[in-house]
Amino acid sequence: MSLNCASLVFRVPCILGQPRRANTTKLTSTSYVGSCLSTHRKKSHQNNSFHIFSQLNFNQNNSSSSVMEDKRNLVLSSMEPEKYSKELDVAVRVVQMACSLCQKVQDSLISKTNSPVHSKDDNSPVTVADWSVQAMVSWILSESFGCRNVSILAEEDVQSLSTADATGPLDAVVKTVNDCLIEAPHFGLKGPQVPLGTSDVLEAISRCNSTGGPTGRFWALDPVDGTLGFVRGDQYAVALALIEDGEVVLGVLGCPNYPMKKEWLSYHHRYHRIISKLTPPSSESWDKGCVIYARKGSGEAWMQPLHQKNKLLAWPNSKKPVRVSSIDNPALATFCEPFEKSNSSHSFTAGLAHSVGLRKQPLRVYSMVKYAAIARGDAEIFMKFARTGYKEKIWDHAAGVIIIQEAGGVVTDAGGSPLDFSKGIFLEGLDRGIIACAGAKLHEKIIRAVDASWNSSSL
Ligand SMILES: Nc1ncnc2c1ncn2[C@@H]1O[C@H](COP(=O)(O)O)[C@@H](OP(=O)(O)O)[C@H]1O
Repeated sequence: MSLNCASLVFRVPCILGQPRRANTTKLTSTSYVGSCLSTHRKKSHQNNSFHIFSQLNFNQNNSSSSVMEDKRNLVLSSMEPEKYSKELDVAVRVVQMACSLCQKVQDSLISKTNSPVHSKDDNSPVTVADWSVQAMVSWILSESFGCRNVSILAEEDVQSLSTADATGPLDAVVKTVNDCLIEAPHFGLKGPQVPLGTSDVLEAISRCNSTGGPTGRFWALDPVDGTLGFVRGDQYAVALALIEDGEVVLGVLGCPNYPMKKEWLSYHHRYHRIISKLTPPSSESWDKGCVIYARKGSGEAWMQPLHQKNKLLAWPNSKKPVRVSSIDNPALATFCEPFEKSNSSHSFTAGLAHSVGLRKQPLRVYSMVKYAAIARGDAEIFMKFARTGYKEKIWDHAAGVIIIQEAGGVVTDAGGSPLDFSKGIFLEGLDRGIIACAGAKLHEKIIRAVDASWNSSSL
């Protein structure tokens, strides 16, 4: 997996407070979102301005009931201004947009109409969706908060885009980004007045060149986590987290293929597609996909269904609370782990499962959907033991960790220490592996089992 800082051609400074562009003129046609926001701020409380903004800008073709619903949200949400509320609002909306973008690209991948899969320098797959989500999220965050205030650390770089082997990925990315941004008003966000050009898109991607660290504020983005699952038509996630002074303060996870019936999690998503075509639709069997989010210290995590086409995103009142499972008996617990054994040792976790008394078959799922499964109470344990030498990236964990913690669960490394998001791109100092559990009792058992088995097992 290549890092995001490789590109020099389009790289611009991205540290908070520093000028981010040598030439800002390109943005003038699209940068009115920030000025719109500040106009509203003058008239109203800062934390309310975004809701008002999104209401005013929504496409008038939508049903009046949706509009009423959003007005109600506006009143409700305006009563309780909370820290990071605007950041959370934008983050949830933009992850919803990203999910919609990914669904379209995944559909075209599966039907093989478009969107070939490319390889990065490390041979890991990358698609139009990875670059497009990164460009789109970068553009929306920059427009919503002001370019100078936004620092993003994300997985993709423009170098891999410009050197991708197949012809035309850049054109496809520009088109995909613009097709998505046109829909922004449906999500309560403002899109550009004129379509983004190639250089705007490349700049949006390359702007995500933060290197993180212990001070200041930055967003960590994995545009498509579990790209292998994505290209195989299976589970994947869009993960966005806000990190401040080394602590994750917000996490948003979009899981477009998350089945509403948890039993479906153990099937390849392809089966779900086939069955969905064969059986008559019912809200129970057909609904899938969700966005889960949490704010640090709230003691709550929330889930909302995926945004439906041509409706105004009703947020936050379409949300439901999620909570970890109360199961603490290992015999009844479900543990999940990466699908690919090259990403985590299945034999080591099988030994641990046996010694702890886990009886169920492991749930092998791609991506941070595993974190979502714990937060939703659909599984109790997540274990990942990567091969020695592999360095975990913070964008692969930040959003999931805070969501599980706020939903009542525990996440540490395999030595029982908290994950450290303050050391840059990597989870430095990670002790052996990652353990997430619904409760402290299960967590303690696993940590003890890791300790006991470590010397006698070889990964
Ligand atoms: N050899 C390796 N060991 C552990 N994790 C790896 C890995 N190679 C890639 N990964 C990470 O594992 C993620 C997929 O998670 P999972 O294995 O749980 O599905 C990948 O995310 P991307 O697909 O975003 O690159 C990547 O970050």
